[in-house]
Amino acid sequence: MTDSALLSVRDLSMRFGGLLAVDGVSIEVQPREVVSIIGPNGAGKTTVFNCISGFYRPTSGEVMFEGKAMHRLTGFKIARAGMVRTFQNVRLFKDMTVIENLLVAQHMQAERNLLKGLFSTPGYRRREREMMDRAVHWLERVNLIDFANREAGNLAYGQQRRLEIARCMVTQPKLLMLDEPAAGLNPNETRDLDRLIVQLKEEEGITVVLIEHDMSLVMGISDRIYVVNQGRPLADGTPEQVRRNPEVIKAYLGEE
Ligand SMILES: Nc1ncnc2c1ncn2[C@@H]1O[C@H](COP(=O)(O)OP(=O)(O)OP(=O)(O)O)[C@@H](O)[C@H]1O
Repeated sequence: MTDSALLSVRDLSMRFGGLLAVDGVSIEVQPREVVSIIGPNGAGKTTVFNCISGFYRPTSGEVMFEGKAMHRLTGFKIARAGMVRTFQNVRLFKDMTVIENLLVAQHMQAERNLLKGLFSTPGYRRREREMMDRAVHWLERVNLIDFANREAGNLAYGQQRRLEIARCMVTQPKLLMLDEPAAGLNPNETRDLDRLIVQLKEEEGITVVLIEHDMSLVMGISDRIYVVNQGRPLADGTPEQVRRNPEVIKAYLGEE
């Protein structure tokens, strides 16, 4: 691991019974990079994400974030450390309003002192105001401010995906993990997503790791790409290097 890496995944493996779904994957992510993980269906990409974000405990290997071991921590603690994620299937509180989703996310993340909340101390009230300000800020950034009081479940699909990103961002992460963020989006929505990810990196200093099948999105926004095939690392490099790699073309891009 280089000293400067924000996330360093070393020799990660995950076994489900007789199936070695991930076999010796290593990934290194520098601050403010956009890094994509690609590979054919069933290659093990989501399993890698689940191991990094604490949803699975890897069979072997290490996940280091800011130099600290994450691979034995719960998902909650990993999120608190500053690594948050979205899911392939949107997971919002659909009966709550858009803004409530953003407030709940921050409450779940915050260090809570119940007594302070009960007596509504000035410090508690200030933090509540800050949470509301952050929620409004991110609703503006993802273009959902006009929908703040709408039930999240009533939003269009593309809007729900943007709300998911806002819900991650209000918790002020250092690293955002997006699992197939363009799935189900129309071309205009994909273009907005492309712009949003670039802005997150350039304006907010956020590091982004994503799994994605939309190759034009991946090639356009990634600083580096890791290719996984049948659970094993196949190649990594810049979009140009990966695009030209004969192994990758054979295993994956050739299918396009
Ligand atoms: N909880 C689980 N139990 C058993 N097998 C699993 C589990 N999760 C994933 N797998 C298997 O592990 C392999 C890798 O799956 P994974 O979902 O990580 O692939 P993927 O690259 O994300 O695929 P896709 O692009 O289709 O989302 C598959 O064979 C899958 O069936």
